[in-house]
Amino acid sequence: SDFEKTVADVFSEFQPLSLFLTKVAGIEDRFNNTGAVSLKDILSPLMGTLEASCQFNFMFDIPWLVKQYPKQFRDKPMLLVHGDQGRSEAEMKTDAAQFPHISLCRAKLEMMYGTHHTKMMFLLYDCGMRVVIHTANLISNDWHQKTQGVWISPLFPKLTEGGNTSAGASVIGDSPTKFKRDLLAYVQAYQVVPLAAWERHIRQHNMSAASVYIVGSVPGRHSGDKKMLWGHMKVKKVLKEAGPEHQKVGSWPVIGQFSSIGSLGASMDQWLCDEWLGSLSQCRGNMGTPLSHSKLQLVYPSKENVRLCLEGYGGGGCLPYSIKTARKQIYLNNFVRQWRADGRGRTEAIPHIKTYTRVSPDCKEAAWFIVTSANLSKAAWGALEKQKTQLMIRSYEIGVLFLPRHFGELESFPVGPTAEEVRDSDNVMLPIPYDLPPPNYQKGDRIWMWDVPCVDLPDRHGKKYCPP
Ligand SMILES: O=C(O)c1cnc2c(S(=O)(=O)O)cccc2c1O
Repeated sequence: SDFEKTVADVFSEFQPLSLFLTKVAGIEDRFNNTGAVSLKDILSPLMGTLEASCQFNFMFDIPWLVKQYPKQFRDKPMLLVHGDQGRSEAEMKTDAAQFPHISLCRAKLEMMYGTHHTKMMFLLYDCGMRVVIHTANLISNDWHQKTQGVWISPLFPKLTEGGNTSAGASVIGDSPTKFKRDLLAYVQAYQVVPLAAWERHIRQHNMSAASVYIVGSVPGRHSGDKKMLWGHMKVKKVLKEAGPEHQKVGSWPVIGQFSSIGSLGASMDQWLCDEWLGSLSQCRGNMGTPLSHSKLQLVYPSKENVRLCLEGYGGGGCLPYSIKTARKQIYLNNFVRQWRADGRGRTEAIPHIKTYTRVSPDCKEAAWFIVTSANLSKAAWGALEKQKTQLMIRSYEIGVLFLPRHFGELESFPVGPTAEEVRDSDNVMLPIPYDLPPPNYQKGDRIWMWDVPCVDLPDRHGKKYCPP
C-alpha cells in the first residue's frame, strides 16, 4: 500500500522521465505518495551511499540543509555554489564556518542585475554519481507548501579506469542528447577553482543513459557559435534539429509557467513574441512562419490564486513581480492564465516551479517539456543584441528539456493529468504539474504583484496583505 513506499519505489514508478514534484504539507497523502519527493528522499541512502555533494542555489539555510542529509552523510564534503556578495556572502560564511565539511564557492556575477538562480545537486556516491536539477531554494519554506519541480538523473556509473576520460574534443560516456558535454560546458563557464574537482567527477562518469538536454544560461554576451549554447537559443537549436515536425505541432499553443516576470519591453513584439516565442515555437521543418501570439499562454498566479493558497498572502512572497514592472507591460494581461493543479492536488500550493511546454489543442499530447530555474525574463533566457549577432544573458540558470524522440521514438508525449495515471500507464506519459487547459483569470481578478496591498478580502488565515 502507499504509505510503505520508499523513495526507491517512488523513483522507479516515475521512470523514464524521472520528473517529480516536491511533497506538500497539508494535502491528501495520495498526492504526496506518488510522483513527489522531499529533499530528505533525494538525499536518502536508498538513492546511493553519499561520499560528497555540490549544491548550486540562490538561497541557503545552511543549518536546515545539513539536517536534510541522513546522519551518516552529515560529515561528507559539501560545496555550496552561490552568487551572494557583500553582507549576504559574509552571513553565508558565518553560517558555513560552524560546519568543517562545508566549503563555499561564489559564482562571478559581472553582468548588472544578474543572479545565481541555478538549482542543481551533484551527488557523488561510492558507486557512481547523480545529477539533480530542480526549482527549490535550500530553505525549508521552499519545500513546505509550494509546487516545485525536480528532475533526478539515472545513477551514472563510474567509467572503467581504462577509458581515458578526457579524449580531446569529444566526450567519453555521453548520451545522444550530449548531456555530459553540455553539463561540462556549463560547469566550466564558472571558471572557479573549487568546481574543477566536480568537473573531473563528471568526466569520470558514464552519462550515456541521460535522455534529457541541458538548457543552461551563463552571464555574458555570447556570439558566434556560442550564441546557440545557452538560453532560448539553445532551445531553438534543439527544437529545430530534433523537435517534433512542424506539420504535426506547428499550430499547437506554447505554455510558459513561472514564478516571476522581468521587464520584457514596451510591446510584445520587442522580445516576448518575436524573439522568445520565436525560439520556443521552433520545430523541425518549420519554414519560419511565426506562431500567432494568440497561441501563447502564460501561467502565473492571480491575486485570488495567492489569497486562497495554503500559505495565504504570504505565499506571494516568492512571486516577486512588482507593479513598477507590471505597468510597463499591460499587454501581458492578454496572455496570463490561472495556476490550477487539481490533478496533482496542488491548486493551493503556490507554484515556484518553472515549466515550459507545447501541448495539442485537445490537451492530450505534449510536443516537448522543460523544467528549469528560469523565470520569464530576458536576464534568464537572454536577449539578442547587435543585429541579433550576440545573446546577452545576465543570470545563471539551468533546466532540462524532454523530447519525445529520446523516450522510445515517440512523436509526442501523452499527457498524464494525474500522478496515478502516469504511474499505472504502460507507456511513457508526461506528468504535467498543472491542469490543462489553464483557466482564464476570472472577471475582477488581477495578476499577482508582491508590492500591491490586498485589503478587500482576507486570506485563509484571516489576514490582509500589506507589503512593506
Ligand atoms: O528562487 C529564486 O531563485 C528566487 C530569486 N529571487 C527571489 C526574489 S528577488 O531576489 O527577485 O527579490 C524574491 C523572492 C523570491 C525569490 C526567489 O525564489
